[in-house]
Amino acid sequence: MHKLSLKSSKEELAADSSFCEDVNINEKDESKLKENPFSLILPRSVSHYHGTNNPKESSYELLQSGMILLKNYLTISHQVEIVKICEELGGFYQPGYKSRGKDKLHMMCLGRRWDPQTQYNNDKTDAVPMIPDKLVSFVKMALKDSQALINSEDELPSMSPDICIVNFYSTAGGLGLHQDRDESIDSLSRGLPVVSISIGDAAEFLYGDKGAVKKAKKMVLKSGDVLIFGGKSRLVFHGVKSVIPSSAPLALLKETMLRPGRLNLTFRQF
Ligand SMILES: O=C(O)CCC(=O)C(=O)O
Ligand SMILES: [Fe+2]
Repeated sequence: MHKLSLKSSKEELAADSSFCEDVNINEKDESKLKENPFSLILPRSVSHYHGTNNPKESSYELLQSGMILLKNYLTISHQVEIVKICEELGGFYQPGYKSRGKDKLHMMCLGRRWDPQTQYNNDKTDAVPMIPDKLVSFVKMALKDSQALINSEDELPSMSPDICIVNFYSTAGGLGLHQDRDESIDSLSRGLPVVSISIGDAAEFLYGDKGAVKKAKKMVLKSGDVLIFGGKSRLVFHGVKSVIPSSAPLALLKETMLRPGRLNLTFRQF
């Protein structure tokens, strides 16, 4: 099993305060949003939300070999379903990143526990729920559609997700450039893809061949987008530069009362 090297670790990323911008929620609102246990849904006492109109068209972009972005792939009702599934699963906690960013990220693991200090090396796997079938079916559908779009299963191999890391970023959250390389050597060497679903506020997302922010390419991931990186791109460096406030689809917010911020689910096969 690979261990994250210090350089590529997410630990450093969350610690990189240049990635995080200040929250634009006032103090009164913020105190209402701090609850225990953490909920994705706004407390009833918060009655306002800010969002954008939903895009209509879906499209895709092949970013590089093995890396494809399915834009506006998941419908609002799919997105609502995912928020509800995550909220029902509960179990969000604040990972132990040694950084100022740590209160800006909540995390939950499905299938297998991962954490920034021990990666997958822990004996608490039984405490983690399995990935619900509905989520597995979204992943398989996105992967199948992507393979059809690029007309290749070599460039983007199939996989059966057995791990999901769910991150919820507040609007001040971010995640430094890193590689996802804690899965098994077999999974990594076969280039089994990571499938990443974004919901809620959009994010500026960085990716590149190197861990240097200045050299990284930037794109915006919006609610309903699915990003897949496998094959030759399996070890691409990636990170979240910032979350764009008030950019979630209004229809999603109305239906779910999702709190300000961004929900991201990354699926992998160990
Ligand atoms: O939030 C994202 O888009 C990326 C999350 C990620 O890279 C991870 O969980 O490893
Ligand atoms: Fe990652």
